[in-house]
Amino acid sequence: MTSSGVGQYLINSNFMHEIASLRTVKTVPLTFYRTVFLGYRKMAGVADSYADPVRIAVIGGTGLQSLPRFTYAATLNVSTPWGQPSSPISILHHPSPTSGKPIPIAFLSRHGLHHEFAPHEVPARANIAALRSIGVRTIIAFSAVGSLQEEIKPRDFVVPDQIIDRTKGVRPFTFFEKGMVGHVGFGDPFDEGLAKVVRGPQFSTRAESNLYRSWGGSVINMSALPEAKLAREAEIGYQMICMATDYDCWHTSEDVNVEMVMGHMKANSENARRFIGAVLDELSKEEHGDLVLAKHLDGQTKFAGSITAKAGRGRRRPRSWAGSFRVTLIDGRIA
Ligand SMILES: CSC[C@H]1O[C@H](OP(=O)(O)O)[C@H](O)[C@@H]1O
Ligand SMILES: Nc1ncnc2[nH]cnc12
Repeated sequence: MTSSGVGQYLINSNFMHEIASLRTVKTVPLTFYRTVFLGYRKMAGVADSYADPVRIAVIGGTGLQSLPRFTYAATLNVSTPWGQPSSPISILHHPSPTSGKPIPIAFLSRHGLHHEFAPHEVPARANIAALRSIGVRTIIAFSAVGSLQEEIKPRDFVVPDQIIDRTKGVRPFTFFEKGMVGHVGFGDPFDEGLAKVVRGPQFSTRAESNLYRSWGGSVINMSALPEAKLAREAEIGYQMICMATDYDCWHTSEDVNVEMVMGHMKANSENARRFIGAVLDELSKEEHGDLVLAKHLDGQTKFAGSITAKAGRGRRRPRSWAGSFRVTLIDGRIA
């Protein structure tokens, strides 16, 4: 995928504890994308379990609660040690562009099936643990964002590669606790390789919006964290794809409001689905096998647990790091 533009990315929360800033973003005009066929039929009698590991997941954000016109192979209702994810996990079949074979893709709706979870309520640990437990090693996460730069216009897509966290301390943000101590690198919060292929509910004040701009921020949202950090801890490659829906409140145009965000999301939803199809096509290629399996992240958590001497290990500590990502299917069976 071709891309252009340099900037930063900001993430915002209600109490302004949260800002994420991307040092470099690639704003990608839609003309760069080829049209992909998304007219898959929905299978009748969707199963409640799935036998094969699923390596790739899409997390849908605001305005992207489902992926219509993909083939639905299964719907998994799971429970994790961190509770239930924000939505059931749909397993979709995406035909490989080379072999035509169906590639299973997990889809999860960040804010729930009906947008019932506010950004600070999203059960991010359960979401990431649930995806990891079914084999996911690559996540493409979608987000509706405010633009902090004139040149990023509503409906432009932005692929961020850096982030400033202003959610610190106000949301559960780690799997490593209770006697399972671990530390992962987060210098590059998003997955570079993937980039090549591609709390609070209140919006910011004008002063804040201008402050983030003065920091060089490109876009602002409420969702990238802790999601990206938890994915790294779970050794999952993670890339957020942002769609600009407004100019926040720093611009001379109308201040951001939900109607504006939803209007742009709706109008641009077909482009978002094409975008997802193109990314999945790319990731389905054999040459990206190692990338999709996040081989480059293997070993990130190698010292998790062992840093704590036996005497200090918590009673609730899982037997092994991998063991902590076990889930229970609420209805159906784990296959
Ligand atoms: C409805 S506007 C604010 C809302 O939109 C973004 O959601 P998401 O990142 O899940 O697409 C933003 O982060 C806020 O949660
Ligand atoms: N202006 C904005 N601030 C925070 N999150 C957003 N999501 C969409 N627009 C936003």
